[in-house]
Amino acid sequence: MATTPLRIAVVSYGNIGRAAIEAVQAASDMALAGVVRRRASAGQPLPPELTGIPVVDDVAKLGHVDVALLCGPTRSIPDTAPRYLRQGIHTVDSFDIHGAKLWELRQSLDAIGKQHASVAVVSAGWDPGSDSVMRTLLLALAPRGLTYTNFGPGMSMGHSVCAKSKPGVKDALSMTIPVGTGVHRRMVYVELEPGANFAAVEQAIKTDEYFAHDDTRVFAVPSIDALKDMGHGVLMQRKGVSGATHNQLFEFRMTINNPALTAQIMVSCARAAALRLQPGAYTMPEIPPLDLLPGSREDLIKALV
Ligand SMILES: NC(=O)C1=CN([C@@H]2O[C@H](COP(=O)(O)OP(=O)(O)OC[C@H]3O[C@@H](n4cnc5c(N)ncnc54)[C@H](OP(=O)(O)O)[C@@H]3O)[C@@H](O)[C@H]2O)C=CC1
Ligand SMILES: N[C@@H](CCCC(=O)C(=O)O)C(=O)O
Repeated sequence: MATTPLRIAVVSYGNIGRAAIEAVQAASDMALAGVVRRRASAGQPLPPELTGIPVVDDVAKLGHVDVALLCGPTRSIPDTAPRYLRQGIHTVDSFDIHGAKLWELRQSLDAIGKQHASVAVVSAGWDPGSDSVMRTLLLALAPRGLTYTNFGPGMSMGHSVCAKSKPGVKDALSMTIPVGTGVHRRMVYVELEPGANFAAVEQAIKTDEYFAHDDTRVFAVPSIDALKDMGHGVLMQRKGVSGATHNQLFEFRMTINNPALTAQIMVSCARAAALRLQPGAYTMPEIPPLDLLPGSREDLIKALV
């Protein structure tokens, strides 16, 4: 049974984790149970903003938790999510490798969730995530036609995390540059560890599936901090056919702070996971939008429909 307010754990304290704490604290129907970190008990000093917040290395130390917001690197999610779901704790992640890997994750978490009476919301960010809902809706509005999702320019957290994970890279920033019609160039800036081989780093980044399909250019720079700006955005366009009528034009545009929006979407999905959805795994287009919101069905339908 879900508690009131919902008790939320933030797992991993990076850009998304930091924004997730703020979004949980801003939600009137949620309480922050605490933060789970890999090395919480290793004695390193806590960032000052975590003062007064329980920080642990095992979610069991936080008491009852309804939902774990998994804010670690995308590639850690397939290992991390099952550990929570098996304890009956619902999970929300923002896994962002589109296509077959995302589907495999959904299917594996679906089976685990059904076995352990828990819900996994998979790929709950803005892309994949809220953009996926927009693409779905646009397809229903004009079933024939073309949708182009044009990102940025802006910082992709997923691509930056991927570049940062390569041996020899101390820090990285991957900028997504829209070329048009859903095509992007990746401008990747890397701060190297002393003695690192730039050519090997460049090769490792360009051949990773995050980058392999795009025009990717890698640059060594002295400081990532000097370049970093977490703004991003999207311009989604569809031109299509409704019934037999051509030239139906649609646009969805947003300019956003990437971690703040990603975390807010995860928090809204946590509500659906704890209060509305049956055990199993769901991507965002599978969740009724009203399930993301607090409040009664009647009030929401009267106000929004
Ligand atoms: N779907 C979407 O629209 C979006 C998805 N994302 C996803 O969010 C992910 C996180 O981004 P961001 O917050 O910027 O990343 P960060 O690198 O800032 O933070 C990740 C945190 O995870 C923990 N961590 C680091 N390495 C590992 C590891 N190997 N295994 C487990 N945990 C680890 C650390 O926390 P600690 O030290 O506390 O353990 C670290 O601070 C990205 O990989 C991206 O794919 C981001 C934006 C949008
Ligand atoms: N998953 C992205 C968010 C969507 C934008 C994007 O995919 C890109 O910039 O390539 C991210 O990690 O920031």
